[in-house]
Amino acid sequence: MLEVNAVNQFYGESHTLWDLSLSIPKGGCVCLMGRNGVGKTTLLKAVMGLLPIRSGQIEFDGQPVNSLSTEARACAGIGYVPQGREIFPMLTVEENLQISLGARKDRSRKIPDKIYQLFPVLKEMRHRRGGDLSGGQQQQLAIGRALVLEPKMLILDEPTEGIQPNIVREIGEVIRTLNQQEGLTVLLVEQKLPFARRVGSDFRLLDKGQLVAQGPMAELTDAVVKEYLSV
Ligand SMILES: Nc1ncnc2c1ncn2[C@@H]1O[C@H](COP(=O)(O)OP(=O)(O)OP(=O)(O)O)[C@@H](O)[C@H]1O
Repeated sequence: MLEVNAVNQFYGESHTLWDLSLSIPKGGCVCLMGRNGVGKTTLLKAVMGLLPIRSGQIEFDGQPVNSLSTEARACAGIGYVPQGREIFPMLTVEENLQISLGARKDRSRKIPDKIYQLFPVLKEMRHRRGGDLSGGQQQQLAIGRALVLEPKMLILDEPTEGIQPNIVREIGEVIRTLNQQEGLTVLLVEQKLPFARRVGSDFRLLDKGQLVAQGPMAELTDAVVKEYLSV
């Protein structure tokens, strides 16, 4: 569903992604892993068109997306939940969700019921300002916002960072439900190993901007963890 082919990315002179190729299959729930600073967020931003790449191709659902804007990539079916959530703190929960609806071509559409079914707390708090929500609730709102456009693939950058354990579990359940029951393809940057093992079907492991290991989650052995993930 997502094909990244020989991508090179630079911040100024600093070469960050090195001939990086990887593939995310339709229906997969893939965890992108690696130590801090190996290029995980950079890759996600490149896929979303938030950062330019110097060379290589990115294809989504059989179509090249290199020349598409970020909004066009979202409309093509890539939902993105950035690191740090980036909700609008002064707008209500409902307004935060409605803003994403603006990118839909059929503008009459309402917020899909599914969002409030997945996250009942968002329904309860729909008239509260985003900034008044807890960190975990804001993360749920950020995921809800990405789902408003009914994407084919959901990309999440460290959705459990700084969130209390009971909400981490809820977010894990929602990701599994979306993937297993609704067939949504998921690409997830995740540092917490138990969460990645519980939620992910497969892993892709980066080191210094290159893919160094990949496979089904069961093959993420202790030896691989020690070599590429332990600090
Ligand atoms: N805007 C930027 N300008 C220059 N260098 C950057 C910029 N953003 C990231 N980098 C550098 O690029 C490299 C990859 O960063 P990136 O954020 O993609 O890593 P990451 O694997 O997502 O790490 P983390 O787990 O800490 O978020 C790092 O060395 C980082 O310092």
